[in-house]
Amino acid sequence: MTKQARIIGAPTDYGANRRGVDMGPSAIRYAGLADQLEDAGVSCTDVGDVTAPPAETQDADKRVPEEGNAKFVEEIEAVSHELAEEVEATIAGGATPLVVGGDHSVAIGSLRGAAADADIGTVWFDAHADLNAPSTSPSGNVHGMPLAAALGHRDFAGVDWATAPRLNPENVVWVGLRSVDDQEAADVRDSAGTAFTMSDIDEHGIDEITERAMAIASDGVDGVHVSLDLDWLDPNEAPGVGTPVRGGVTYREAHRAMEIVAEHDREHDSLRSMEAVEVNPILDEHNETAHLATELAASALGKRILGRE
Ligand SMILES: NC(=[NH2+])NCCC[C@H](N)C(=O)O
Ligand SMILES: [Mn+2]
Ligand SMILES: [Mn+2]
Repeated sequence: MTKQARIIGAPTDYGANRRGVDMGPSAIRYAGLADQLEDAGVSCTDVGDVTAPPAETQDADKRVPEEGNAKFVEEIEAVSHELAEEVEATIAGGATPLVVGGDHSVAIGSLRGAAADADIGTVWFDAHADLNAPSTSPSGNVHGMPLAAALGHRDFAGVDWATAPRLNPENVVWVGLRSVDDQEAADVRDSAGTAFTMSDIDEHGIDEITERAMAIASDGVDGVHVSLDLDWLDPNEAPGVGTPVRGGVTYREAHRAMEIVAEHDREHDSLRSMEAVEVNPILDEHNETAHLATELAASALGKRILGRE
């Protein structure tokens, strides 16, 4: 059966400290996302963007953390609500949501939508663990917190929009970590999830690590949300991101990992939803990071060098 994808834009930069990532969805569309997906044999529709007024038009005070050390919480709440509904409706209609960000706080909405009607796991392809909470975050930027929110960290207690109750902590897998804050590292170690760092990729290779990640994330649940933060790649390949960290995966490793996601999905019907986030066109060079995001999404959804098998 032909895979159906629905592109959902989430043009926010509320979760990041560098403005401009809200233009990510435009840049990714301009880079030819829909065409890439059609090439992958995926039939795709673009539903446009969720509502997200630019941060510049918001009260400047909100850029400074008030209580709880998390910036723009109300704005992120509104985006998360709307996005969760889009993602949920997309899955209910039999298609695969492809959320394009936007900073990584959009994952709060994606995860909640993907977990609305099912038990899920997630594979988090990222330099960062994004497991900070308001009380532990060194920055107050919510793009460093989506996993803590989705897993129901006590700092988010009572914040109805944040938690994805059916995201199973044992099915959370990080791939490619190389920049983790001190308290966050302790929280990753104490979590029920599995963390594969860049060192693990060096030691075992991207194939083995991605295969293990998909196996763990999908074990005993209904599907996997694949979260691709473009800063997972080395900044030489993906310069257009707000929090670049040296020593990331190469272009080929990234494609290989996404191909393994697609292979796993073909065999196990495991890919429930996906997002590509943190593309910041202001920091990019000739839109190459946006273009990379389109290529990697296409690989994850089944594109092969010599066409479909
Ligand atoms: N999705 C991202 N790019 N996250 C970066 C987070 C950086 C840092 N750990 C923080 O919490 O502020
Ligand atoms: Mn990151
Ligand atoms: Mn991230």
